[in-house]
Amino acid sequence: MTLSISPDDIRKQSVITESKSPVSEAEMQQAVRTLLLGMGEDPDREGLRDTPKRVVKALKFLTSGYQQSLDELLNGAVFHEDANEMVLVRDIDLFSSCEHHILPILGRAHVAYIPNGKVIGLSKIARICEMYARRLQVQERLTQQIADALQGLLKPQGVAVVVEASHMCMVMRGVQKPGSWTVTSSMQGVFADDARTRQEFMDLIRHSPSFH
Ligand SMILES: Nc1nc2c(ncn2[C@@H]2O[C@H](COP(=O)(O)OP(=O)(O)OP(=O)(O)O)[C@@H](O)[C@H]2O)c(=O)[nH]1
Ligand SMILES: [Zn+2]
Repeated sequence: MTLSISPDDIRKQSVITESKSPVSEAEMQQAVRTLLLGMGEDPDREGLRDTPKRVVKALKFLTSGYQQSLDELLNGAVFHEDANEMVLVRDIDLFSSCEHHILPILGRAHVAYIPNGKVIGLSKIARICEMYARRLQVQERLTQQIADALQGLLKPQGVAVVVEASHMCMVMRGVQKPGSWTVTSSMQGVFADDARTRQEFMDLIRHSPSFH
């Protein structure tokens, strides 16, 4: 499916998801203290005394993507260029948090596009992945948001995103399947319409680079 999203739409979307928390840091720490009590722990023992503060700091970092916007992270790094061959950034490490259990989703993203007059700074592709990963997510939405962002920013001939990830909520608890991992993809433009282009992308994300 080809989505047509303007940079303005993307900016609006980012502003909507940028939330100013109505809860104070102290209230968040108090909630962690309550969780510790609920676990049967003594939040006043030496080892746990600073834990509420640390947990809140860690959670704020892991969800810091809510405070970011595409505009800010791009820093203007979209350039006019006549390139029209596939650009692929592979093996982008992802650390996200599942919205059902707030447990880690650990994986990798592979992101490709075929330019149509504009290219984006390569590091910005990884930064876009990070911004969406540092929010509470389901893997499908994370994958789609990365693809939609590139589509909206560059209006390329096509975008392909594959995310491969393991969900700690399926590994450490619940169904407890440590070897399982989930693959999600979003194919837009030529990657959706042309099987050969899609195949080239799939081959490129599978081959072993010669410098490894
Ligand atoms: N589609 C999708 N599901 C997810 C993702 N992360 C976690 N889940 C699933 O969300 C579902 C939540 O199901 P519930 O039955 O409400 O929760 P639960 O009792 O903790 O489920 P179990 O994990 O089966 O023990 C589970 O099947 C999880 O595996 C994700 O990124 N995408
Ligand atoms: Zn989960």
